[in-house]
Amino acid sequence: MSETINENVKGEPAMRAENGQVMLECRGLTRVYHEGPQDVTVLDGLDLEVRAGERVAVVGSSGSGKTTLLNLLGGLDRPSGGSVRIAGQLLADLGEAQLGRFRNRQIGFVYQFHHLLAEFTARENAALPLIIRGHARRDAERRAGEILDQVGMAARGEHKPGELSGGERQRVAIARALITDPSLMLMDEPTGNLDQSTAANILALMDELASNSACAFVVVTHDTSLAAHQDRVLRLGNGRLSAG
Ligand SMILES: Nc1ncnc2c1ncn2[C@@H]1O[C@H](COP(=O)(O)OP(=O)(O)OP(=O)(O)O)[C@@H](O)[C@H]1O
Repeated sequence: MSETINENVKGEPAMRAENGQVMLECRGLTRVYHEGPQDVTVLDGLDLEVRAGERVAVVGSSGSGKTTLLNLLGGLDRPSGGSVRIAGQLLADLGEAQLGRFRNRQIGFVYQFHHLLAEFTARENAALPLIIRGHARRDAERRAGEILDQVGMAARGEHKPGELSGGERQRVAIARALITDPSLMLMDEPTGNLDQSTAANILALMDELASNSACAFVVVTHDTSLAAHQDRVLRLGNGRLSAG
């Protein structure tokens, strides 16, 4: 497919975000794994809509398909059927390289284990998505400084992940996810490896970020207090989502 067809892949999102607009839309999303002795249908015609500024928790038992769903929403895997649309862009219309660029610009990922690069400072880690995007290193690191300030980590910008606490690393991971001003934030157990009071700090930070942004949040968690804190709780079971 020609690069020129998808203007948003080159620069702007297809849709300008306004709170209340649908930012993420899945229709009939299906994923069947063909590996192993028999086919496994994990997602089976799942529908989901998340609006700009809205936070949705997805809960479900082990093996219900939460990771599968996040991978599809994040463009890390392709569905067997159905569609994912983010900020107006149908992911199926993007080739692999375009999808990579779209992911870098429009989607922020935060995982239970932060995946920060050990040899880089907090500031360099947070700046990375902008550097990948082609920004000058100096500008990217200046912006990283601002965003680290926003997550309460301004004073630790020159420290490497090994010199930070678990909660501090998670804040850096959140800063890194936020730096491109994504349309969709995908969080997989963002408080999973943190003690209660650090988790509460991260929760408060998420509140603040969500109220100041038009991003849609999808948070996969087993943590009932984190789930209850979101605008809606959806339960994944039998390949579909229902009100939790
Ligand atoms: N590549 C694969 N091939 C075959 N089956 C797979 C593959 N990946 C996942 N599955 C199966 O799909 C189902 C859903 O897996 P998934 O990892 O999405 O669940 P989950 O809800 O994230 O689980 P958990 O909470 O335990 O992490 C499981 O039954 C799993 O065994």
